[in-house]
Amino acid sequence: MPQPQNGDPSASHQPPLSAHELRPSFVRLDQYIPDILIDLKYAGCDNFIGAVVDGYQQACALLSRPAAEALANVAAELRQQNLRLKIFDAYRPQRAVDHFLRWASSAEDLRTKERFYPALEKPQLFEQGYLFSHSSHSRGSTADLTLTDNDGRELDMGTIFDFFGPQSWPESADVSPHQRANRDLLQSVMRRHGFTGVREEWWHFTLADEPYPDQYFDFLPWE
Ligand SMILES: C[C@@H](N)C(=O)N[C@H](C)C(=O)O
Ligand SMILES: [Zn+2]
Repeated sequence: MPQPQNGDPSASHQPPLSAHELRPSFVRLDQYIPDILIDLKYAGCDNFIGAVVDGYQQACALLSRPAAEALANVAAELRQQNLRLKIFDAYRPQRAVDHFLRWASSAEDLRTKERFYPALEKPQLFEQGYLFSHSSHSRGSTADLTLTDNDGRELDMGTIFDFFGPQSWPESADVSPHQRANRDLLQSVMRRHGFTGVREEWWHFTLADEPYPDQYFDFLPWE
């Protein structure tokens, strides 16, 4: 079973906040950033699970207000270059992560292997840092995203979103100069506005000064 964790929820001594209490602290990205593009992959079937993920029955991209503010600054800088942000995932309820865990424990279901993790076995997705049993997304200040041109065409980053393998590492040498330039542009603009990336995924960013560093939420965005 998956071992590594992206944080230790048991370390939190604060009582969990209810969805009602959290509501003013979270904002919908489509209402906050006018030209942002939203394509929540886990609300459809074109994802590594191959099905709508628990907690994504409605496609609602939510982030903590500080993370959304920082992302708005990213979008404003990109606008000057005729570029836009496209969101693949944002706040992720813990029940979605639990769905990933159930999927990972089923050795028979290999429908998406060729497209998303051709060189890995399911347990290795956790061992190698592509999935966690507690994800920073559930803390509400992490987003998976890419860049597009003004017409919404994605810039070529060298792999599809959620391709689990070394080619997706931001620093991978296995990309063309054009793809490298696109990755560097994404990394630099996100870092300039307070986000940190991870070694394994070019699309994954967390607000460094996140407001809920120890809490893993499970409320539904539309409730
Ligand atoms: C599943 C992928 N999109 C992702 O977000 N991975 C990180 C490591 C996570 O689950 O926290
Ligand atoms: Zn992510």
